[in-house]
Amino acid sequence: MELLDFYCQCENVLFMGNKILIDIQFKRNHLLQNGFDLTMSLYCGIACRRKSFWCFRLLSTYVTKTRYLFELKEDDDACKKAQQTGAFYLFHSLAPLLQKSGHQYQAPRHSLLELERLLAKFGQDTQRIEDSVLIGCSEQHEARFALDLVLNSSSSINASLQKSEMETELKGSFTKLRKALFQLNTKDASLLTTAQALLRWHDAHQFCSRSGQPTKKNMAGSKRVCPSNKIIYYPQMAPVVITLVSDGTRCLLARQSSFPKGMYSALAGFCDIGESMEEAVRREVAEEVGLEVETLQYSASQHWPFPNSSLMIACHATVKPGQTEIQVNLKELEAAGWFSHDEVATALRKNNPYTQQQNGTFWLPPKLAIAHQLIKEWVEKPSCSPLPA
Ligand SMILES: NC(=O)c1ccc[n+]([C@@H]2O[C@H](COP(=O)([O-])OP(=O)(O)OC[C@H]3O[C@@H](n4cnc5c(N)ncnc54)[C@H](O)[C@@H]3O)[C@@H](O)[C@H]2O)c1
Ligand SMILES: [Mg+2]
Repeated sequence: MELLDFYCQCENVLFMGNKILIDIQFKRNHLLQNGFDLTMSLYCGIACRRKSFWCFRLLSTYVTKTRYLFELKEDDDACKKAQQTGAFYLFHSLAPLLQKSGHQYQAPRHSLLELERLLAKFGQDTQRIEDSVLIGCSEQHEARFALDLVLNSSSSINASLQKSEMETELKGSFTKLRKALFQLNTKDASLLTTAQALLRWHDAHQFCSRSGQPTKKNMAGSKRVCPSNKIIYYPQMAPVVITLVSDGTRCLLARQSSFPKGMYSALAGFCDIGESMEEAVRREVAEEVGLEVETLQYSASQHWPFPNSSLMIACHATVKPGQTEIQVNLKELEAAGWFSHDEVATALRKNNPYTQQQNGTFWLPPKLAIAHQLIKEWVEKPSCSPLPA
């Protein structure tokens, strides 16, 4: 980073462990002479004044990146400035622009200059760039944004007519995220699911639910404010528990009629208001398959964009070996059953939904879904000892 170079060149700096002491007068002069941007330097370290010294603590790349993103969310001017060096992912009615290469999809990024040129070509005002949302940044602090070319656009009817022309110009196609998600690399998949969730939230929260007035998005898109009563709206996710139930030797998998043919997954359900994660797991398992959870253990969590933003909280649970008779709630599930370790391990090994959907055999959710991780964990360590529920 620039700041580290600056320290290395600077004779008046004392290194003390991971702290750097620098004379305040020298710093001010040096900054002026070299046209250094003080706010920029703060991304790399924390500064605090100690008597006649400034004390800098260097921060890790992850921390500086996090602090930078926080600043962009809080400060509209900083965010607008970040757009100049940032990169934009494009969407059309929540479908991301993708380019196909072989079996994989790639998500192209556009600079601000390219975006301005494209908007002019599509007959849209460059003011539309203010509808974009911040979705992350690179290690080099290059901010990433997403913009939907149709949503929130006053010229939406024209824009929707031009979709195919836009695709030709952009050398890609606007592809349903559900279709493309499992053929994207993990980084793109994560950015695009965040982007889609945030763009959808803004589209659905244009008005204040108290005053009925239009709400205004901040530059980063991390909130919306009602100008008349100052109520602030933040993007929300619904907590969902997803549980892999085991009886010690087998695990319980289920399918809904809406799942692709042959796919079985762990039990999932939205948390009710006022419930803890543990209560939601016990209730969902009882509701969906009529079993009582004896022990449970948290595994991991995942943001899931479909159909709206959810925070998937994944757990392993056990039921008593003598109490394993399933009563499927047919209002919620099409089928559920116990599967042996061998059956699940075999399905996991040859897990390729694209071929299995065709031959109709039992198959499991793809790698990117947390259900897959949960099932894989159980296959690798079926006898993990969870806590009492
Ligand atoms: N990422 C994964 O691996 C994975 C795996 C399985 C399910 N999921 C997701 O988990 C979610 C929940 O699973 P489910 O469908 O079995 O839930 P569920 O068992 O709670 O049943 C869905 C029903 O719950 C009600 N409901 C209560 N609160 C709701 C809310 N906030 N939003 C929508 N409906 C609500 C509705 O009546 C809805 O029909 C689904 O959206 C699914 O996409 C993700
Ligand atoms: Mg369910």
